[in-house]
Amino acid sequence: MTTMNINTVNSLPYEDFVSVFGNVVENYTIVAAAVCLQRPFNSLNDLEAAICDFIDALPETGKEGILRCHPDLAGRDLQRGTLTKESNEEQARAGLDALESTEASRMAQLNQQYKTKFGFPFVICARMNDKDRILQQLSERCGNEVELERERGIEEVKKICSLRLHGLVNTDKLSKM
Ligand SMILES: NC(=O)N[C@H]1NC(=O)NC1=O
Repeated sequence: MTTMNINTVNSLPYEDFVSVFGNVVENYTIVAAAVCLQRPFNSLNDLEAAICDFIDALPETGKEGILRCHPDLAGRDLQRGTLTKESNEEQARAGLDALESTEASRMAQLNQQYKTKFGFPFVICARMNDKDRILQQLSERCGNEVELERERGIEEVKKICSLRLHGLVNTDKLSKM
């Protein structure tokens, strides 16, 4: 999809806004549906801030719910080809679709350990990390307390969201579209 400028974002019918931005937070369309009536936004930063404010205002159960909408990294959905387009690109870019068998089993084992301990999946912005760093972070973060991991996971959700938003909206002031 080509990128659009903020004026186009502001003039989309709400159904189109929800369909364009419905996956900036993985599998969590509600966030786009919730912020669309806050338009017009002055800039992409304002749209991003509205999304972050919505997430921050959620109770702990809602934040954990957002984390549970994320697929495991190098998990079942990747193997079955059922990831969202965005997640598929992010995981492939970090090299998670081409793990050695020892890396794949270590990832699966640590993902399971993390989920058993916290009740939600390990979330990290794959585009800002490579597979080695992801494995290292996963192993390290398994040792944290649940409150910290809830926060860390949500910080990563916001990074993923920011990169996805920048893929959709052109921040060049001269852009006509
Ligand atoms: N589990 C997890 O972190 N998944 C996410 N990370 C990312 O960059 N894309 C995702 O789908």
